[in-house]
Amino acid sequence: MSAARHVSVSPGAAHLPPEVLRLLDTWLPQQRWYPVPAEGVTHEPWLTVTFPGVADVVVALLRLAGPGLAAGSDSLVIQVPLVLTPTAEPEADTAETEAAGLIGTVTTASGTATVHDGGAHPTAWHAYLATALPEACEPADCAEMAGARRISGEQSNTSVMLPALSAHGGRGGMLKILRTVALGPHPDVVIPEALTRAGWDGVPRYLGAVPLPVPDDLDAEPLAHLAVLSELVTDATDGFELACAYASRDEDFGERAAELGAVVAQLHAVLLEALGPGPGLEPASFMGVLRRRAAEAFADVPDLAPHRAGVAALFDAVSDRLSAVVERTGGLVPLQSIHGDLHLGQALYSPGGWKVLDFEGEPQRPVAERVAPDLPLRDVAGLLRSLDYAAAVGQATDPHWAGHAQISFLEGYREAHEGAVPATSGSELSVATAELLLRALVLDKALYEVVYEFRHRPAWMHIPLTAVERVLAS
Ligand SMILES: Nc1ncnc2c1ncn2[C@@H]1O[C@H](COP(=O)(O)OP(=O)(O)O)[C@@H](O)[C@H]1O
Ligand SMILES: O=P(O)(O)O[C@H]1O[C@H](CO)[C@@H](O[C@H]2O[C@H](CO)[C@@H](O)[C@H](O)[C@H]2O)[C@H](O)[C@H]1O
Repeated sequence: MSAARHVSVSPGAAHLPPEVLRLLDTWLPQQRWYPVPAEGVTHEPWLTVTFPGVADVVVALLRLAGPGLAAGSDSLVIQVPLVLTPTAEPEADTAETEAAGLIGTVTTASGTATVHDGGAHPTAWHAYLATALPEACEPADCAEMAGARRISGEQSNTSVMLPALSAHGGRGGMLKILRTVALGPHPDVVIPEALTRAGWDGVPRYLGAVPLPVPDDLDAEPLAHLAVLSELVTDATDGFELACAYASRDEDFGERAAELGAVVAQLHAVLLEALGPGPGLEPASFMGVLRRRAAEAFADVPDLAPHRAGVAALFDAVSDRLSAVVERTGGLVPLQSIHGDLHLGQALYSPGGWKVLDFEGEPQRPVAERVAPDLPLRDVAGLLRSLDYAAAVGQATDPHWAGHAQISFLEGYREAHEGAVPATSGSELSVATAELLLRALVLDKALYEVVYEFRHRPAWMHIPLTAVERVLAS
């Protein structure tokens, strides 16, 4: 691993003419990674980043402002890397130029320039790579960049596969440009780095990151992280695609699910060891967060209205149980660092077994909430939900496909967990309490998913909505 080279940071829209910002106002809301519904949202330049020795790459960090969005230091910030190339002729807007990331052409007092999305442009990829891993490649056309390509799909960020990256004995790399910039050290950097340092091979090896330094104080903890670089997992299958393929054939996913359960248990054990335990769970604040998330979901999605009373009743039952447990054990329901947004799409099945990815947490949650120590059961709930999605999307005709995979996953987790985490006197939850908590966390996740689908994939909203009904009926 190497020390990162520093980027330069300027306030506001330095290096970015107003014409470019106007172009972004229409282009940004059309991007899959744009984090909020666009209506009434404005983009206010916060900082501009440039890379040493790279003239044409400018990264705009834009604060989103508008109805319903937090303001000031809590506001959402998005990262928009741009490649500005002086040109004599405006470039034609065709499918080909769009695939190459052309956003448009602007003419300013200093001339005409094409504006490309840096997330789709090798010049910008190289700037990030050379910052995260200074010794990896110097010239922009270095061999390490051969075959570089952006991966497609439903991503919250922009990931670029670097199949030829061989630094640190690696067999390729994956550069992830973080689209929503979270203030503070980013969990997708801190956690894989800690797990890699601990020697755990259940994550792609961490190789480096691009920090956003505090202007004028390069020794201070970074303001944020802009990108992270990890080793490429080769011959891997996306866990969700794998599970959907099994579901479409009604093929038993039990063995794969149990293996994944064991890996998640190891993940929790290594995280506990590497980052230490958090404070004990405090029922009032824990339930307060669950209730606030539910209230936000009800406010966002009208279809949830019939479930308001059922959700409140379940959360009341959990609250009473937790208070009783905490009173009895003196507050020993342990919290720790967890993944936070675990689903099958965050797991790759490779010849070396399951690898867990993407420690960013739920991208729609405030960062402080995402990095706070939490219950490992939250990750378990995430995967149970995901197996339910796989059954629905893969159109399993066997009505027990999801249930069977979920039980196998839980068994794999329980068996490995018992071996991996030493039982601390008084810290273990009774089976009944764990089950009730898990139900509440599955409900919390399903409510989050209803909002996610409402915003991004309305045709899939029935999947989590049915889950909400099922949890409340059980
Ligand atoms: N180190 C890696 N090796 C191979 N594939 C990876 C690696 N990291 C990510 N991927 C692939 O890229 C996809 C997106 O990565 P992820 O970190 O989940 O980004 P996002 O936060 O944008 O969803 C993953 O689903 C996986 O298919
Ligand atoms: O991977 P991201 O960090 O971008 O996570 C977001 O998008 C996910 C979908 O891509 C979403 O996951 C939901 O859909 C999955 C199937 O596509 C399913 O396996 C998950 O269980 C379900 O939650 C995730 O919630 C969201 O945060």
